[in-house]
Amino acid sequence: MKKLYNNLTMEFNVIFFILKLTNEYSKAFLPLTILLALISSFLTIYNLLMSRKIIDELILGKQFNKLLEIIILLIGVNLLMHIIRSIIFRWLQAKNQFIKKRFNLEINKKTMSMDYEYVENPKILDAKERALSGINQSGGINTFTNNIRNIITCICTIMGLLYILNDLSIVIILILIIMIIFNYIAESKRQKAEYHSWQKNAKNNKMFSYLDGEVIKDYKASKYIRLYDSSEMILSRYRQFDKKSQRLFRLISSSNKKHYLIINILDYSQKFIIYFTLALKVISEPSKFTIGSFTMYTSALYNLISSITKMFKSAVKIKYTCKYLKLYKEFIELPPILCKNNEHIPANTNYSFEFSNVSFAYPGMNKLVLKNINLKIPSKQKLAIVGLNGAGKTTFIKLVMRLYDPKNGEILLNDNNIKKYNYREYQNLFGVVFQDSNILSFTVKENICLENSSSTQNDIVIECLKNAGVGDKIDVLENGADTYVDRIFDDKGIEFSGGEMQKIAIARAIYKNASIMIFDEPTASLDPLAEYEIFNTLHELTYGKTAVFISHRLSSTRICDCIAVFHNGEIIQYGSHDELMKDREGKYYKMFMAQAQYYVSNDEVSCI
Ligand SMILES: Nc1ncnc2c1ncn2[C@@H]1O[C@H](COP(=O)(O)OP(=O)(O)OP(=O)(O)O)[C@@H](O)[C@H]1O
Repeated sequence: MKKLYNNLTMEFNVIFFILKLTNEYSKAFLPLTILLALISSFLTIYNLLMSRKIIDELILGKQFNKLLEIIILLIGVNLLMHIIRSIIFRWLQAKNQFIKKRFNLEINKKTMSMDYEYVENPKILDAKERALSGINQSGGINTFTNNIRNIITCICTIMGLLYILNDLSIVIILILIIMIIFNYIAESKRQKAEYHSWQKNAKNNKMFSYLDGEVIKDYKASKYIRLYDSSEMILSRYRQFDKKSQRLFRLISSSNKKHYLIINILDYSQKFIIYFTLALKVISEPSKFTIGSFTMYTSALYNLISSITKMFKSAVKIKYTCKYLKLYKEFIELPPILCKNNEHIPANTNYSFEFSNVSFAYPGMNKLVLKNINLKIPSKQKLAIVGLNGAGKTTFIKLVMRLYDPKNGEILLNDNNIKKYNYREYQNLFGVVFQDSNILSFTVKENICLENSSSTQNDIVIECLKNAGVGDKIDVLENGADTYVDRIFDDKGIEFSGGEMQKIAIARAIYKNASIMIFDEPTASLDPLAEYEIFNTLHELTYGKTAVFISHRLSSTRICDCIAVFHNGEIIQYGSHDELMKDREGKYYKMFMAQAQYYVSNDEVSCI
């Protein structure tokens, strides 16, 4: 009983949530849905009453003028109602598509705004896929709104029909209701089986959308596909998952067949009962039950059954659509993980950080990726972080930028815990360049400012591009900074090299003119000369700013005031380049020498 109550509460919450959003997206949608439902049920009742009138007039009254009057009225009202109904219906159908798009957009908005921790959580990404399927595929938002309309139509029609049938035996009504309940159970089972099959198919759909979207449609991957001759391997994945999907659809179809058979048997039994009982009535009480009444009652009972059945079916559909839409609601309502306060960051250009006993493990993992980190980054210091792969360097800067909060310990900005500051303001302090430049297929200018370009000043963008070392390349382009990256949206778009993309990403950080600069292997795809130039540029650009550099090229640490050597999530060495080089047994010395060997002779190395 409690489970039933919980389920009902959940379903009503979902229905209310979806209706509320629908109403936000279109104020006229729900009122017009109700109007359409009212027109449909009015027509059913009206036609029933008129059919009795016509038949009785034909058999008993036999007055041509009166008959003509009734027929003209019947056709006139039907014509008018049909015109209004089809106008509303077409409008609702078009609006349905628009509303579906808005629901999709809401998922995209949530994906871009939810805490970063969710973005790196495969379970949440899976939930997002299921939420998307929930509004677009099985069930779906359109099915939901259509069924809501069906239910309103059915309720209004049932009320009208019960009024017409009020002097008919209650026993017939009861028998019919029992049959309708069986019908409901059969339909319920069918829907349940379909829902479970759909759940099983979610993994296949995920693989299809991955193959379609990220492997095949992303034309950057096509280089690998050609050069490694991997199309057969990808197609075999397609076939493998296609087979699984087909097997599932066959299962759904065969289980549907059984259920539809039961539903049909019940339908025809109901029809038999109606005709048989009413025929008996006409024979036994001919004065009360005219032929017109017989026709009207038959149609009314038949309509009553179909309306109640349709109402149950729609209720069942809504019940299961709610399961899909619940996934949508859950995704949209994912609560924030990080505690976000609202204190303003005092206007300042001197920002110092302190990590105090900070430990961190990724959510769901036991292993600490950072262990008891104690580190001060004084204002305007340039700190280099070095270490082997997986040492925890990127994780460290994720904590600095508050993409995650520490598990233990605290991070202080000018002696205050960073958690107390307004989150947006806090993140605005940083200009960042990551290893993956993430240049979008927009114009160069849009990539630099990442805002609507109308408010962007062209000369500032050009200046930033020049400072990042890619100004010459942009200067010679016909459309300058308005040139598209890639040719997906514009034939005149430009395919930049990996290094050039990285320079554009650096220009993006320069444009932001943030107080604290973070560079996570910013020169990973640059040639040695470009790297040298960029480090000189970054040296100048970060003058008077607090900056953190992560780089595997240890020569770059020379532009930094201090170096922290990370190893297995701990800081094992800290000091300036010269200080660390003095410790010949230290990790830093060994890493530096290992790299230097490739560039200078052994004699020169020993002089460093
Ligand atoms: N989102 C994540 N979820 C779980 N574990 C993660 C996640 N990101 C990183 N890790 C793990 O945390 C550890 C530290 O990763 P991190 O990226 O901080 O290392 P790094 O020093 O920057 O390495 P690299 O030099 O290769 O970039 C690694 O063992 C990595 O597998």
